Amino acid sequence: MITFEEAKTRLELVGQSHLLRFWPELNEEEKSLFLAELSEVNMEELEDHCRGATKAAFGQETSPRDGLHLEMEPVPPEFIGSVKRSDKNTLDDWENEGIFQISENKVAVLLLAGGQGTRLGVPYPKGMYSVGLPSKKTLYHIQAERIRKVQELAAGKHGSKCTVPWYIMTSEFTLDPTEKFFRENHHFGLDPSNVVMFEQRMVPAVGFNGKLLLEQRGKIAMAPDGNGGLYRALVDNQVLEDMERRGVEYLHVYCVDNILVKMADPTFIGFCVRKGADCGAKVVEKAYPEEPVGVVCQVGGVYQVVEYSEILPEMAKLRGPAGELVYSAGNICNHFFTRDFLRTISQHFLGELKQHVALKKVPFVDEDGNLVKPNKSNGIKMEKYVFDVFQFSKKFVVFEVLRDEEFSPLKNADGAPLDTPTTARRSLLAQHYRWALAAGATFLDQQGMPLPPKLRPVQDEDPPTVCEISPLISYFGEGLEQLLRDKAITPPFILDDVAAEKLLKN
Ligand SMILES: CC(=O)N[C@H]1[C@@H](OP(=O)(O)OP(=O)(O)OC[C@H]2O[C@@H](n3ccc(=O)[nH]c3=O)[C@H](O)[C@@H]2O)O[C@H](CO)[C@@H](O)[C@@H]1O
Repeated sequence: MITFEEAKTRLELVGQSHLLRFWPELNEEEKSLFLAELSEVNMEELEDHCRGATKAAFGQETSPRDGLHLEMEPVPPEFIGSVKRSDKNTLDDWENEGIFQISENKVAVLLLAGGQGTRLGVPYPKGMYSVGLPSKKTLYHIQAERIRKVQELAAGKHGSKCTVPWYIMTSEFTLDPTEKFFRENHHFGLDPSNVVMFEQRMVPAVGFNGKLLLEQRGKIAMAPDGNGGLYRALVDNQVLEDMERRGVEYLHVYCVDNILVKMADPTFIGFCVRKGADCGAKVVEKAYPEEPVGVVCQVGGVYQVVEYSEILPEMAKLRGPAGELVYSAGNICNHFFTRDFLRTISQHFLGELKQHVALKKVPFVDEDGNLVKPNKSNGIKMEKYVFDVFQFSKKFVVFEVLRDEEFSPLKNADGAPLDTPTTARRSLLAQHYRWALAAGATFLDQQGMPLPPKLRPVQDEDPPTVCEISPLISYFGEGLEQLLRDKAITPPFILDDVAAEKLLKN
């Protein structure tokens, strides 16, 4: 660890000595923690970081995206593999391929869970959130059970026990609580050795004058380096080596907040493997121009995602002859990578990932040592995005799935119009209601009379009845006929192991 004198000299050299202005007031523990933090800072990189941040932020005001829209082109429809437009045989073939790869232990999932979840506004990691399902399951719980089920499906089909390792990228904010939560919940029935958590790096937030901000009198304001920090974190934590040791070839990367996420989705994996892809993205048709999803498109002939915060509104609104959105391939943050592709990125392209700039309200300690929570932007955060590696792919594919079945993100607190705990809960319960009806169940009202089926409940109303199906019973609607055909169900209904046993006996 460096000494105070060393820290002072180094910070003076890069014009950041103001960070030490409260030094005399810190107690011994605070001093030692602060010196430990400063010891980790690479001063040369810091200087570049601050210069880069102010330049990028200044550039942003003068609209650097002017050129972008001229080079944007939509993904040609024929390039997109589609659940909607493919026949059953083709879909079965992709699914079988994916299940086979899972049974061979070649597939892992990787969760991006280092974000701060600012919009949802809870003080703990988003995966620990419960959207109010009858079972009270959290997002992590649901995801873990889907892994268990997909392992079971693959093992059942190919007769050999198999594992889908779960890699979880956390950050300084989320690692400890996530680890604790998993331990307390016995890893939701998964073998702890197959749940691998690792941490992404943090980067300092920069004030508009190029100076770092203090979040406490002895602590720099830092933020995770964006979900594109994944690639650096894979190297820092030797995650690719772990995958190699386990024989993992294919990775399904996803973001934490989509309650409908198909973990290690066999159809998506199978599609990508069959196409010989090294990199792929799942999309849904974008719902409306302002929807906060990135769009997969080409820029200068190269596939990439233009993020919702960076697309020009007039491009987002552009419509084709039939009134459809031209840029409609909405990114749902579900990606496919081969391990080889990730190795190439980590060896050759780490330094080439674009830095995205965001102006944010960063709480800071003012000249008098008081914590200020600003009500307008005062800091620049630099982030990398996970999808910015698409441009380095040799064989990139896009796979379109149905929104009702696969995308309902939890972004905002209740009270917001969309992407809230309520909309997420409704999406899941509506899906399970559809599955139960398709399997032949009839639901009864409180008087015991059959309820007429209502197949398309919408997100702004509750499904006609409460039916929740445990992922341990069905991964994606399969296997329900034997339990539910011609059964009259009295809601609320939770189809778990116990209920399944009873149904089988009746
Ligand atoms: C950059 C990116 O992928 N943007 C996508 C993200 O946007 P959006 O802005 O919603 O992204 P979030 O901030 O929710 O982050 C996405 C995921 O990345 C994780 N995370 C974030 C920051 C970080 O430093 N570390 C980290 O692991 C979060 O925990 C989350 O699981 O999801 C949308 C769909 O829901 C997509 O349409 C957007 O194109």
